Amino acid sequence: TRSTRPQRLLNAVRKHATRGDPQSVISAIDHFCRHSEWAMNIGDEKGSILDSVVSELNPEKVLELGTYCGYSTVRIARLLPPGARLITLEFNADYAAIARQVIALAGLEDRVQLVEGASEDWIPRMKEHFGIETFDFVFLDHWKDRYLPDTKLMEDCGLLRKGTVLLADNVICPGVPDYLQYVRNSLSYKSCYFKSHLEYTKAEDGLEKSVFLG
Ligand SMILES: O=c1[nH]cnc2c(O)cc(-c3ccc(F)cc3)cc12
Ligand SMILES: [Mg+2]
Repeated sequence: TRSTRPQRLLNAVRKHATRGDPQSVISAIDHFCRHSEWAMNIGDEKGSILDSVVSELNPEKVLELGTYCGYSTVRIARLLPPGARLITLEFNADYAAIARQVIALAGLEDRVQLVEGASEDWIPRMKEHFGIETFDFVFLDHWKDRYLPDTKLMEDCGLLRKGTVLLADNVICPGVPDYLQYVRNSLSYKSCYFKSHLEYTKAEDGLEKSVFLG
């Protein structure tokens, strides 16, 4: 049976990356996506913006919505101190299976917990199931129609605190107009836009950073 693109991406990581070296995993994926097959990882240009936001924040508790093949999971987790925790939610079981192996190849499984399932089912269970009080940093990169409802759900579940930073991918392409309107007009957020490009292309895209004010 034909392989899938995530499987071919994993094969490229196995072939070109060094086990336990997150940067080599990141570089292997970026090379594969630039020279072999485009895939919807945040990529190196927006990834550098993600890195700077995470490095400045030094979060202890991180939530990622949308794992895909684990590229941004590795980008974030490699910058966290060993005691910090990253919970990443992935709806698609095939993607999750690939991501687990990518995260393991990077040697970051000790600070990453990958959970398979729907974000709306797991967000209300963060406290009782994972012992999480609030998150310091949330990266939204799953499905454009879920950004706004999941953000409201995180508010309602008390998972955001004064200063929690939300960073959203793809706010231009594919675009999340309802989410942007909300975080840019709500008195509960201080929001700013980082202009960039759609991964591995010249098309415009960007990241929206929104600080929850409580
Ligand atoms: O669905 C997506 N989830 C998360 N990230 C994405 C991402 O970074 C890019 C795209 C995407 C963008 C343009 C296109 F022509 C086809 C797909 C989708 C997602
Ligand atoms: Mg994305």
